[in-house]
Amino acid sequence: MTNDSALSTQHSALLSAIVLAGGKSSRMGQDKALLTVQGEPLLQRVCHVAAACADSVYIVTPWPKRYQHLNLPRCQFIQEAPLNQGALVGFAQGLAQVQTDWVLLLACDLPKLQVEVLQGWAVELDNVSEDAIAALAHHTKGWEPLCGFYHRRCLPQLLDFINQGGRSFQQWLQQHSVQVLAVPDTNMLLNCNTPEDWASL
Ligand SMILES: Nc1nc2c(ncn2[C@@H]2O[C@H](COP(=O)(O)OP(=O)(O)OP(=O)(O)O)[C@@H](O)[C@H]2O)c(=O)[nH]1
Ligand SMILES: [Mg+2]
Repeated sequence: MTNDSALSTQHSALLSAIVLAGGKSSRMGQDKALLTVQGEPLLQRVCHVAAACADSVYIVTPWPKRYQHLNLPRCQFIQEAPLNQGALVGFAQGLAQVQTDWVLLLACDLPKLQVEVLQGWAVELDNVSEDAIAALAHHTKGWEPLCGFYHRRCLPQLLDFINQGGRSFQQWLQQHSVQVLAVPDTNMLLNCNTPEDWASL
């Protein structure tokens, strides 16, 4: 699934990626980032997809040492503090480091990502209207916040929302304009949250 030739695509220089590897993994009962899928730890798998789509990849995690042994070319860790503030706060800490206009945000528990779909979405970013802060897939329950794109201009609003106690992506996104991305294969968004999800792979 690694595709280094994609590095030469015209959009790679304009895109960063953030991979979130924190949280409690309470439903799984063990750190999801290190679960192996087809012999490869999930975090490594997701980071290879991220690196095939973006020029720089930031892994936001409270425990970088835990992942030091993984093969993570062109990825850099952002040590998160304080612990366990949730995905929205982890994202904000990563976004503060991003230098590109757009960033691809990925959870580490997405075993079925498709590089071609993400690259196709990245091409569409040129056409997103200037008032939109993000481009995301949508489903019946709301946005799919952890597999999509955010514009760097959302950082001040995001920090305001967090400083007022907000921790929910859905609530934050409701307050802003977001471009809808079409999902050709919803399987791609499969979240590996439970031992049953993992076994089904
Ligand atoms: N860096 C960082 N990532 C987080 C944090 N909380 C959740 N995540 C990441 O966000 C993504 C989605 O997490 P969830 O599956 O909703 O939750 P979880 O806490 O990992 O697991 P559960 O305890 O089972 O809900 C995963 O990639 C997690 O690693 C956090 O506080 N910091
Ligand atoms: Mg999940």
